[in-house]
Amino acid sequence: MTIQRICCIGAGYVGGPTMAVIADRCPEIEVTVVDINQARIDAWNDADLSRLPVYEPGLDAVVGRARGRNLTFSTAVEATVASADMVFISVNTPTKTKGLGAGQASDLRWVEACARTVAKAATGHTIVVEKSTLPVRTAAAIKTILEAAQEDDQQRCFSVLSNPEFLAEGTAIRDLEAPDRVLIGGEDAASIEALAAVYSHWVDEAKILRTNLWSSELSKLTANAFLAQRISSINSVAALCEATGADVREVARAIGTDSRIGPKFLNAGPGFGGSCFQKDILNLVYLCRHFGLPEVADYWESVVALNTWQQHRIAQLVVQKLFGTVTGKRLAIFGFAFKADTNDTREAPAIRICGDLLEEGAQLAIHDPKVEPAQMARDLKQEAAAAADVLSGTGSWALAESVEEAVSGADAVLILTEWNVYRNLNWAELAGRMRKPAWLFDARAVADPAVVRAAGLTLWRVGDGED
Ligand SMILES: NC(=O)c1ccc[n+]([C@@H]2O[C@H](COP(=O)([O-])OP(=O)(O)OC[C@H]3O[C@@H](n4cnc5c(N)ncnc54)[C@H](O)[C@@H]3O)[C@@H](O)[C@H]2O)c1
Ligand SMILES: O=c1ccn([C@@H]2O[C@H](COP(=O)(O)OP(=O)(O)O[C@H]3O[C@H](CO)[C@@H](O)[C@H](O)[C@H]3O)[C@@H](O)[C@H]2O)c(=O)[nH]1
Repeated sequence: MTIQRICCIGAGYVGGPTMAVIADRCPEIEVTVVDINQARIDAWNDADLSRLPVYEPGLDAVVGRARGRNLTFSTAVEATVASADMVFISVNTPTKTKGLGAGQASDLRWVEACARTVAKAATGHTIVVEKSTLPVRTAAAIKTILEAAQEDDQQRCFSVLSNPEFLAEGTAIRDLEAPDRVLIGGEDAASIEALAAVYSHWVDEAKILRTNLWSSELSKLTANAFLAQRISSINSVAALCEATGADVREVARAIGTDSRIGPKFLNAGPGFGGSCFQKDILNLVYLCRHFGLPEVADYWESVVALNTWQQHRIAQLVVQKLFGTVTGKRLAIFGFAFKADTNDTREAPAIRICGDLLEEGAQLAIHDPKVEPAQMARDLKQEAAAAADVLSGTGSWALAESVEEAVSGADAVLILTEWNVYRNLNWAELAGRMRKPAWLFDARAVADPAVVRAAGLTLWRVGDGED
């Protein structure tokens, strides 16, 4: 079974980059990414590659090579499904906001809609691939929908695979081009091999893991739970370091050199953000309770609780250090994205921390190299004010076009995203623009402490505390 036409439903952060890399590496396969969001498809088709809807280093080059050759972006969902021999489902699976399991379970309405679209439009033999992150046993529901369609029309048949995506935003292209592993779960060996053959164009055979459906689905939730657990663990240690005079980076170095622990994912910070970690752990928590394992659910839920606490803790300590009040004080926020090298703000720590500071009456000048002010306004649930109004004390928050503009008249700077541009700033020059006494709250530990101190700023670093 050789795959000639791939359709991917969902042109988001996963569908777009993943399909661009498949098309780039497999020039003989026609890859079409479809979405119901016309504006998003238009942006993927923009002649100006700097205006793609997803910002990822290297993505523009990959799209530039494949688009118009064997990579197409379209809103013709049913027609593309009809001609495809493999359909990836890569739609959003956010946490449910109401109804059964609200606040924890994944909302599967978009996945079910895709299954029904495939059931209606597919022709011949179609391999359906779960690319979205899904609760374990979702494939059973997809299969039930597809089997009902098969009964209506015996000319068609389906098989379902699970192929979770492990890319991280900001490094998506690197992760896709050189993955640690590709995981394929399924019941039909021929379908598994058909998908493995696609990846084997550029991924070593030893890195293509085959397994059963349920293990594959559950591995994705578990991988994210383990990664997030490390961050909550190191952030809990960071708080203890601040209380005791230890330095979390020294502790991380000491424990990370134990090969059983390893050095990665031990950076203390303002808590994890992003669209995946919290959503996927809460989904795991929901599943554990559903399967009668409340102790297991409580264990994983504490990872999220610690993360929420860390975010509130950082806002609170800014208030405490600034003499217990930030009302009417100007604060410069450096970084709004949930991590560097992405324009994504979903669950960004900045949202909760800025929200708390605004609640306390602070005035924020927010700088980020990639996040649009309209996105910040949606996240903060407040329209932006003019920079001049924030300076004069009549506006709550404004976008700052530069770090210099952000710090002007500010009492403190709070670094929330580890953008490279914040690493080697001229702190002496910036301090000169601030109101004295002035603070730097470095929640990412990116600034050089010696330079910051020499500039006359009082420094607080996550996991190290105040000088
Ligand atoms: N963002 C990540 O880094 C990442 C990494 C690994 C896995 N995942 C998982 O991948 C999935 C997709 O995540 P994302 O970040 O790409 O989401 P996203 O919101 O960026 O994109 C999803 C897209 O699907 C489209 N869509 C929804 N229903 C549709 C339908 N019925 N027909 C056609 N299009 C439809 C939406 O319009 C949207 O453009 C989620 O399950 C997520 O958990 C995400
Ligand atoms: O040592 C660390 C590492 C990360 N983070 C934070 O953790 C969050 C998530 O970062 P990262 O995992 O790099 O980005 P994501 O794009 O959320 O990727 C995660 O979520 C994806 C979606 O499921 C998975 O595919 C990836 O494997 C998994 O790393 C960000 O806020 C980071 O700042 C830390 O605070 N300290």
